[in-house]
Amino acid sequence: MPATLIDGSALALQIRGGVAERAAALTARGRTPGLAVILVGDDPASHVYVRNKVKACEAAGIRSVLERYPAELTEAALLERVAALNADATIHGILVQLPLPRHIDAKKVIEAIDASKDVDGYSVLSAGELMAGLPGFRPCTPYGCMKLIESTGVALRGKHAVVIGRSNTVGKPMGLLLLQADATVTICHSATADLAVHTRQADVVVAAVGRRNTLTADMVKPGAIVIDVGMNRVPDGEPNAGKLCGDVDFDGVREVAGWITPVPGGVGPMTIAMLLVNTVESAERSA
Ligand SMILES: Nc1nc2c(c(=O)[nH]1)N[C@@H](CN(C=O)c1ccc(C(=O)N[C@@H](CCC(=O)O)C(=O)O)cc1)CN2
Ligand SMILES: [Mg+2]
Repeated sequence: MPATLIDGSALALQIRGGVAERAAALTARGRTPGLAVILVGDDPASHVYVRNKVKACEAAGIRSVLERYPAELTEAALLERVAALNADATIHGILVQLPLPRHIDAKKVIEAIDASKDVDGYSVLSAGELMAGLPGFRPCTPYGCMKLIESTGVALRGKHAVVIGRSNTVGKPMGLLLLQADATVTICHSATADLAVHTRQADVVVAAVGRRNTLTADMVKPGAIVIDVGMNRVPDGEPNAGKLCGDVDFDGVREVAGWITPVPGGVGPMTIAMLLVNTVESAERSA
């Protein structure tokens, strides 16, 4: 029997509905949640993501303030804007869309965001809070992956989870969130000697490497939960050239796995939903 599809678009809508209720309650008390979105440069994909974030805020009753700057914006000017937004009591979340132009030190900018407004969960302090199991903002993509796994109804306690990829924004926080849920966690990466040895033992696989067909059917334990974080394009000269695809060979793996997320319509929409969750949470904390 092919795997059950985990519908990230549907789950994201449901979560956004919950956010709308919480935002309405705050608005009724004169505390409308506010999110500042900073976009520097003209990366076309970033423009799409930012537009989708702004639209999602509107639909949930979160006030969004979009600040768009040319690619030539200086690092000093951007840091000044962040400082101003830190001081603005009507703003509960500050998001700087990544990637930033190369002349700007993204780490410096992220660290300049007040920790109480770091709704992307990218700062060193947020990472430390996650590691220590303290309340704080969880990075939106791994947080969304946890919700997708939870939606299967499978309890993570005692399960073996394999994360492929060790980025600071997805792989590492994903490992920590799975650990917090009492899974036994293996993090694999580009220097892992034999990836399949690990993934074949996994009850849960989260693929976050940015390379298509990283996980194929022969690498998956029957019945496993497979979460695909990848966003790649099928190269020219192949069937479906230009089409968006993940890190998982979807057609093959779906014949073996128990549950699987599609690309698009899996993790992506959840990233935006969890950003709204973090923003409303931030507004509730400050109320
Ligand atoms: N400051 C941030 N920058 C970036 C983040 C982030 O969380 N914070 N993540 C990514 C981009 N991203 C959100 O910003 C994002 C990427 C993709 C999607 C999404 O919904 N994808 C769709 C497919 C879209 C398509 O067709 O191209 C899907 O998977 O269904 C949402 C958010 C990097 N930068
Ligand atoms: Mg993300």
